[in-house]
Amino acid sequence: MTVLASIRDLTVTYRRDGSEVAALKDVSFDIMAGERLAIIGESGSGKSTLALAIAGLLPASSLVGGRLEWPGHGQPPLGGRDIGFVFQDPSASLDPVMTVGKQIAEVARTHLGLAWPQAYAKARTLLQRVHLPDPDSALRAFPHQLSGGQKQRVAIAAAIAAGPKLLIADEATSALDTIVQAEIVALIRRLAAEDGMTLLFISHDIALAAELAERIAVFRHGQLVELGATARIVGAPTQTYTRALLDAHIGLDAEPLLNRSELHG
Ligand SMILES: Nc1ncnc2c1ncn2[C@@H]1O[C@H](COP(=O)(O)OP(=O)(O)OP(=O)(O)O)[C@@H](O)[C@H]1O
Repeated sequence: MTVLASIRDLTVTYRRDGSEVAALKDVSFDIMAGERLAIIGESGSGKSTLALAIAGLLPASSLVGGRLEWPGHGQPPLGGRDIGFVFQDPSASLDPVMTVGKQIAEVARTHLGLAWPQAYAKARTLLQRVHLPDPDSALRAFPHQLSGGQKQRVAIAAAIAAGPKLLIADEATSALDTIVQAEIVALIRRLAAEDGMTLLFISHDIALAAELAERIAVFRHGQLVELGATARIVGAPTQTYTRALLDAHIGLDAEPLLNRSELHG
């Protein structure tokens, strides 16, 4: 496997109201080309900051130390073209007054240089690929006419429209109910495999991350706590913090099982 991105001693500090908040501290690891890597950790652990740093989208006021290298690239990749983003809330990334078709077509026009008819044809194909029912009417729909899960499918179609090498899904399923969440995870997995994309799946949910990722990186307070193959992280974590995250899940899962056996016993 080749290295897609090499992150070394990455440190990010935000300035807020005259004080400084350290969001990432001396983070070093490699993202391998074509892998599915999950970034997990509690709220505030620095996951989104890491995603923004990788995409070159950190606010100008942040202080950045360390290095981020892309060995296979002459120039750093461009967010939106070489790196696709899917966020938690599709309503925030979709324009409420523009049709779904135009939003996806616009990405293809901007980054692939397609004329409108070709860009719309591409948008239609993408809507089929993300399994929106009736792609022709979906092209003409406005975001508010779609369900939360459908909007997230549209956001995914727009994120992959320019054929990115890296897809970053930042809590992309957190606002959805469990069944839709599983469908969206399956969709992301399929699209990444079909297009040979590297996937960075950011989540606070270690169980969900384990379903999808080949490797898991655990973050806490802006630091990389441990990184390894999913089976190793889940089966034999070396860090107490990772064990605590796993135990929290087992605890949640175990309770209904216990109640059921009490009822039937
Ligand atoms: N633009 C900003 N200005 C100042 N501080 C920020 C900014 N963005 C994030 N932070 C702070 O940096 C730290 C890391 O935040 P970050 O959003 O990266 O974590 P996270 O793990 O993605 O959390 P969440 O899951 O809640 O989004 C937090 O303490 C947060 O309050």
